[in-house]
Amino acid sequence: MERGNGVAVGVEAISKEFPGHVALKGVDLEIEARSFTTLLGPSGCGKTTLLRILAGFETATSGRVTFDGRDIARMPSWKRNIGFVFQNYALWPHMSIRDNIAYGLKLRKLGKEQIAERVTESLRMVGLDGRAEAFPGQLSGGQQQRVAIARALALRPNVLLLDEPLSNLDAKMRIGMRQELLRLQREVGITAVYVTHDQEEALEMSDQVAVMHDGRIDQVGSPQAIYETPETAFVASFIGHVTLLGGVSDGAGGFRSDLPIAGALPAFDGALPTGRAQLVLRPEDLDLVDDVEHAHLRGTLVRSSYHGRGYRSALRLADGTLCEVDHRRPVAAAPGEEAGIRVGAAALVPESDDYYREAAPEAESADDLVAAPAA
Ligand SMILES: Nc1ncnc2c1ncn2[C@@H]1O[C@H](COP(=O)(O)OP(=O)(O)OP(=O)(O)O)[C@@H](O)[C@H]1O
Repeated sequence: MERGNGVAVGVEAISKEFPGHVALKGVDLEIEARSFTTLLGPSGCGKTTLLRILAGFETATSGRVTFDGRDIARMPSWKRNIGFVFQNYALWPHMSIRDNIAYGLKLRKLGKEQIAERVTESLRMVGLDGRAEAFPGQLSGGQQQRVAIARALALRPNVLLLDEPLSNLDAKMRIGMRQELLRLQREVGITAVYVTHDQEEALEMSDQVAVMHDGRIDQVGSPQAIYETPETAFVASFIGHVTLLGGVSDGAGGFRSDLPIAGALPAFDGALPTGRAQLVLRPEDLDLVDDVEHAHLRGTLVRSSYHGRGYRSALRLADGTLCEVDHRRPVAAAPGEEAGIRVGAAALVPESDDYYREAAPEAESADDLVAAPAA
């Protein structure tokens, strides 16, 4: 496989039907060589199925997978030159670490010396030099997962596929391993495809995140793009905490909220077609203001608590929506009293997945739209 820029793995219109269940519904994805791509989504959205199709453990019902532009549909798993790391490590308990790593190399008919070299090199890469004669049961979970990674890397695969590799580790170990895994991926310069349901993990580790939802990819982009400019309500609410406010998009970057909003909102990135839409508000993009009259939104304070670097307060808006706001100064209002919210940044998403298939409602006059189109 070519090392450098260019598409290493192509996924084109992949669908997968199991008896009684459609797990993938036409998925397209391009994975750059040497990049770290994450398939992120809730349980059951199809991410493992997609990874297993890339590995050749599962056959797609329709669509195409390419490695370096070559269709690999008929290529058996063992010929694809992939490394696979499973959630449960999948080490052989009765074999030493050395034998666990050497096993796949023997199958590939490498010579004794070469195998010994690869075992030493891969154990060194994961920081387990000197543990070759130990058995998996003598190692911690984190060390066992390092062995599993070393075993995959020893094969010098073109693509490394990882299925929730850190989710069996305790929280502290998991966080340390993220950076370690990333360092290894960069050092080896390998194309990595990583499955997780942990949004923090995805944002921290990835060059590219594909957010999956019900057998489809809702959005593909950099962690920043996924977080700051979500394209669907699902992506917005799956990544971080958000408040969604209903309204109408005018098709030119403007938005008329169902709830009264005073003054102009900051401009949104990108424009939606005319129709029902939702304003995405993240706590860190909002602020509490004392001057309720001139706030964008008003709400009744429900609670406020200190979090070290500031406060998080929850306000009940007029339509009953609970809106969370992060702020630096303590709130002046007492619970039950009115407080004002200033919107520093916001995104706009269609109201439903079927948005583009529905007849869009007519836009109101531009004067009714509170948000200024991007200059
Ligand atoms: N062999 C199978 N036979 C029938 N249904 C299956 C099979 N494998 C997966 N599914 C179903 O396909 C859907 C997607 O499964 P998949 O394992 O890809 O989800 P996932 O996003 O990886 O979830 P998780 O994080 O829980 O593993 C699920 O509803 C699952 O029950």
